[in-house]
Amino acid sequence: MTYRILIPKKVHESGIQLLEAAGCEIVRPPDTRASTLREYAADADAILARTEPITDEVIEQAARLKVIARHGAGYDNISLEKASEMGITVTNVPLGNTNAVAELVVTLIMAASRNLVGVNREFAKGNYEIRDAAIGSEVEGKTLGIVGYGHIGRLVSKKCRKGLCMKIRVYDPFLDEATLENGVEAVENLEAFLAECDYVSLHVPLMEATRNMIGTDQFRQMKENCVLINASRGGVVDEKALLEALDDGEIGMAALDVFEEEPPSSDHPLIAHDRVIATPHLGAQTTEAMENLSVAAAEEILRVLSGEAPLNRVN
Ligand SMILES: NC(=O)C1=CN([C@@H]2O[C@H](COP(=O)(O)OP(=O)(O)OC[C@H]3O[C@@H](n4cnc5c(N)ncnc54)[C@H](O)[C@@H]3O)[C@@H](O)[C@H]2O)C=CC1
Ligand SMILES: CC(=O)C(=O)O
Repeated sequence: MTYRILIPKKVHESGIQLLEAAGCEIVRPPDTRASTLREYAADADAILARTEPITDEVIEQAARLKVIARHGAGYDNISLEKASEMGITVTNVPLGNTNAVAELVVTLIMAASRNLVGVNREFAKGNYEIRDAAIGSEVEGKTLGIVGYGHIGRLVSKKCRKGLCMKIRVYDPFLDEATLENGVEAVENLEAFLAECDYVSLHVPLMEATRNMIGTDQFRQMKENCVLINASRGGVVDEKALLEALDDGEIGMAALDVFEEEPPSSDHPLIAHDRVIATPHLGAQTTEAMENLSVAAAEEILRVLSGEAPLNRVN
């Protein structure tokens, strides 16, 4: 039997080759609208999903569907409830892009500390004298607060503590104390945690408890020059409150890799804001991570289709 694998978005060729070598047929829809995915999912055995929403509507008529393999760590774009109800296995790849995201976060921290993007914009317009106004700050000895001390949070902590000599504070109500590295302190109270940090980096999954967890009250608790970094999910931050906090001088800068709606509208006020560094969900966009994710997701599909247990089932 030839299995049909629906792959709505571009993935690294190595995962495709693995599936084709196993005799699977790759099916590529023309777009990722729910109605299109629904039509194509109807006779698919597996979906290899990136960040496109795999909603109830997409899978409810998919009678042959056995597995949805997420090409990445987060799976908030997949209706786990509907998948479970229909006996469909959902998998993720917990470690495939951990380093890629952690390196992006380090890049954003460093870029924010020197306002590199804003200075570059000015210099490109011919404003060499911007250097007189471009007095940055050094990160050594500054406090980085990590919200969510999981795979990515822990690696960001390690790189920033050992490489950049930053002080690290952690806020994670589900923290396993045994995973805390030497020199890293956990703070139980979010308000006290935010008040202490020069940089706050978010690494929590998007779910009901974390939706808009950083909003007006939290911005008021931050230092006025605090830099917020969000490479988790856009919905974790109340974007309207963030815009107000930047405009009212309640925080210093924001570095955002993710947005509540993706892609965001071209006139999204945070993207062109002069105290925001914005990237288009670039966390996993390295050659290494793309290959890891494509292969690992393809392997999970082949495991499930051949009756084996997957390595990382999330439902
Ligand atoms: N920008 C990008 O391209 C990427 C973004 N991500 C996002 O990053 C998220 C985190 O990834 P991982 O570190 O691999 O996940 P993980 O599951 O290893 O860690 C998540 C951590 O968040 C903690 N947590 C849960 N609820 C919390 C709360 N209310 N307050 C504070 N902490 C809480 C958990 O205890 C856990 O330690 C993913 O769920 C995904 O949404 C992941 C990969 C790439
Ligand atoms: C790429 C991404 O956002 C994830 O792995 O969750």
